[in-house]
Amino acid sequence: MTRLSAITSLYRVAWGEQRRLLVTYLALLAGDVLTTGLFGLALRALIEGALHRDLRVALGATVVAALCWTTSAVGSWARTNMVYLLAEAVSVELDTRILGMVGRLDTVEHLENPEYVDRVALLRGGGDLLAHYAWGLLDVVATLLRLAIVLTLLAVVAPPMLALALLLGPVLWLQRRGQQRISHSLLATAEGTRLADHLYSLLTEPAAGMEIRIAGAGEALQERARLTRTSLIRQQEHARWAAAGLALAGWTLFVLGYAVALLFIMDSVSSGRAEPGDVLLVITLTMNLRAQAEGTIATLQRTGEGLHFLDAYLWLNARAAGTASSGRAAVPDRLDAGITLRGVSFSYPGTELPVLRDIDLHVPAGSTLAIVGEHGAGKSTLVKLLCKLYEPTGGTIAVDGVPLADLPAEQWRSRTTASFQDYARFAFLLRESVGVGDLSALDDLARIGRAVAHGDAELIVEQLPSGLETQLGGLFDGLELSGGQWQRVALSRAFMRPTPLLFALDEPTASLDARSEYTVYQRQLEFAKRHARASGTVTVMISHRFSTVRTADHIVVLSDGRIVERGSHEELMTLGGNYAELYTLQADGYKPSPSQAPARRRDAVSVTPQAGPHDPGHRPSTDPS
Ligand SMILES: Nc1ncnc2c1ncn2[C@@H]1O[C@H](COP(=O)(O)OP(=O)(O)OP(=O)(O)O)[C@@H](O)[C@H]1O
Repeated sequence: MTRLSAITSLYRVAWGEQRRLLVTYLALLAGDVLTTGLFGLALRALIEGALHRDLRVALGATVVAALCWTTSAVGSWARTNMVYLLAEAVSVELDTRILGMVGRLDTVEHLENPEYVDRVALLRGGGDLLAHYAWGLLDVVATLLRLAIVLTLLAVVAPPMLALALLLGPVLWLQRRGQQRISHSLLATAEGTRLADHLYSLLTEPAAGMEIRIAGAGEALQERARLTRTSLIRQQEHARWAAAGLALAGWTLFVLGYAVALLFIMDSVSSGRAEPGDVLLVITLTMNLRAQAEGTIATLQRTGEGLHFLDAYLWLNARAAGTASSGRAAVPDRLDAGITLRGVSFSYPGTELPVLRDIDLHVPAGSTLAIVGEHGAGKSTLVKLLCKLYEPTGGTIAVDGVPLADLPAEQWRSRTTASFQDYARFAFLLRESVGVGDLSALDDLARIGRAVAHGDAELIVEQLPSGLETQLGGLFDGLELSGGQWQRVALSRAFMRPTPLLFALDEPTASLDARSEYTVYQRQLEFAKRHARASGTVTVMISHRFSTVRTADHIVVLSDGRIVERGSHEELMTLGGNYAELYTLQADGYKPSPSQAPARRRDAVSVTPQAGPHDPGHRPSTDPS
């Protein structure tokens, strides 16, 4: 897509949505262009009519001048309002396109790419700005036409005055340079602007409000926000001052030229080479010339800023188009062999540090894999690669022998279901918040009901005033849920897909108590078994609770991005390595030491009854310790 095709597509949208308004706007604009020269000519006729006592000419000229004035003044007011209506018609379509482009990007790598983040931040609400830019371009055409009319009349009435027009060249050039400096400073400070926005959100939105107050960090953050804003303003101020200096230099040049031109006209009148009416016409035209020049500059300024948005829009469009067609192989109906990783390594975009190294792993169809390891070992990253949210930087992942890279992301995801530790809180109706797990079933109450049951969220539905139809989210006059309740809703969402091939659970129960986690995993295992039989579904889970981990068919232990141990629970316990040590530590954590027995027993009231039958602390008979 080129700039021209992007702009013409905007006009087409306006033509489709607001045809009558568009025609009226263009008619008023054309009328305004015509009045440019007509007004000066009418004034000249008025003076000539008055001097020669020709009342008819004087009256006619007065009527034409009044009409010109009205057309220009009323037309300008009407056009300003029409632009808003026209921009609105286009901006909805544009915002939809921008969101569509973001959605078409296959992986989430771009979310960490500062270039992308800056451009998308620029385009937030950019539909409106782009739409104004498109109408601004029509103004540019109109201004150029007005300029042409003024110059033609000057050439006829007072050719030497054309020299004045030459001075407009440097004025426009200097003004443009100034505008470019402002645009560059806006892009250069985009990261700082994001930081300032982030600090503002932290200080004003509820999510961080509690922690900030308890930590007493409010004032420090306010100060940081103030310093960030001040530094941004300074950097932008510098560019704006420079632009103002350039503009001043240009206009000083023009004013000097104008003064010389006026002296020249006065000389012509006093020597009888020009009529008084000509003088008025020339003065009107030169004033008009200045007005047109200012208009051109203002329009160029606006369009210069708009160009910035247009380029960001085109950049995003090119990225979306470039990534839209990843892979052409067909996703299998069911898994027969399973998922195989060979020499997989990965570094996050923009970093050199490998987060995963040389991962060789086969997860047979229908089996459950648990990944354990210390914080930062790379567990979530591995799950994200399986979900095709990132592409490995080395090695291959194969699904029944077909490289995952060859499968269209959209199709693979339609057979993937996942719940992440940093789950989303969709402030919709509860039914929708669960239903978005499979959009095709947004109104399928039976399927949503089953998903809610699997996600252990039935009690939430029962307790909410309008059940599944309850609006969630305090910001929208809905009900605010607790962390554990939100997590159950997120988890329920993961049970929406009817025939997943990959079921990924990344700490999906971190906000739940041990008993709820146990219940959820029992239901999940039941779900996984059913799907394993029907579709060969592979379940991959990450949990720090070993009572859950031990139920998996295979367990891998990750350390610093490498697999350091693998096997079943029993095999790993026999091995006596990292896994056995961590398992034993957790099991011991649940046991009271003899000296603390009475106090611990009181604590245990809150822990032990919640623990499931497979909890390390709940089944001493199986404890290795
Ligand atoms: N988006 C990112 N960009 C750059 N580095 C990242 C990103 N996400 C994670 N990392 C880094 O990758 C490493 C592995 O992170 P990952 O989230 O996979 O660990 P984890 O084993 O799941 O940890 P946890 O148990 O704390 O969830 C960490 O060192 C982390 O700093």
